[in-house]
Amino acid sequence: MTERSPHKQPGREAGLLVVVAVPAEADAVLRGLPAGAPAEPLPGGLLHRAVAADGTAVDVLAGGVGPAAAAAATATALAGGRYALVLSAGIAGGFAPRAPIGSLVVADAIVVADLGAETPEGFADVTELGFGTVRHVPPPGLVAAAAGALGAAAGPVLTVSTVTGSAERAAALADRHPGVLAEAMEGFGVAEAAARFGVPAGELRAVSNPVGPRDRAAWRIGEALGALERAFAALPYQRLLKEVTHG
Ligand SMILES: O=C(O)c1cccc(C(=O)CC[C@H]2O[C@@H](n3cnc4c(=O)[nH]cnc43)[C@H](O)[C@@H]2O)c1
Repeated sequence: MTERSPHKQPGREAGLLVVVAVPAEADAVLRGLPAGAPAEPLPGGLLHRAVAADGTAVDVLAGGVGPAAAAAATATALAGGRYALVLSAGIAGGFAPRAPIGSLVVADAIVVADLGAETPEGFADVTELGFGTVRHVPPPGLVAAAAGALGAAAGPVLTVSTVTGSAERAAALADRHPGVLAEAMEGFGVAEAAARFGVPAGELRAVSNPVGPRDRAAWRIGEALGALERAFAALPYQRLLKEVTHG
């Protein structure tokens, strides 16, 4: 991090980086924040700079769909910016009955669900296979503060590379991940990149659809984006930063 960094503004503390997948999610997050500035292009996507009501600098990056795009985008932002915290955010599929459409979920574990191998005994994740990790655990104080302020459920959120499209797959994921609340496609990528920079990471999702048999017409993306906007208007930003900087 140097003064030559292409997207660092002198004198501006960028406390929080929010990584979403698509521009519609970035717009929803930014609608929840009172002040913004023009977006800057980064190699990882468009970086929007905003300020929360309590003065916290919040940068919002639309980094693309899927864990690889999310990891790459997050790394480009973290390489040049000063962030105390990274949040993966956006819409998600919710596991019934714990995460209904329109509800908010905060990850107490960010778990990649399909990184591993099929074996005669069933799926084995990469940790069981002896390399890598499949789980990042956000700071508990961060999870409690965010979930408490938003009235959100807290629990595991899965990252998948393929949207679940059957009751069988939904049941298999729920069996393998007790208490799972939601699945989305970016959280683990964001958390992997953040871990490499030593920056704490969390995940906040608004549920747009149930996890289960494919029914694209049943997705309530507008409702979820509305919930996302309200969440980013209500988050206690200074408290979140305090949780990750002072414990
Ligand atoms: O309908 C499809 O064929 C399809 C294939 C790939 C991606 C999509 C998306 O619209 C996902 C975009 C975005 O939304 C998140 N998301 C929302 N619901 C789910 C879900 O049930 N499972 C996984 N991801 C979901 C995800 O994080 C993506 O960024 C549609």
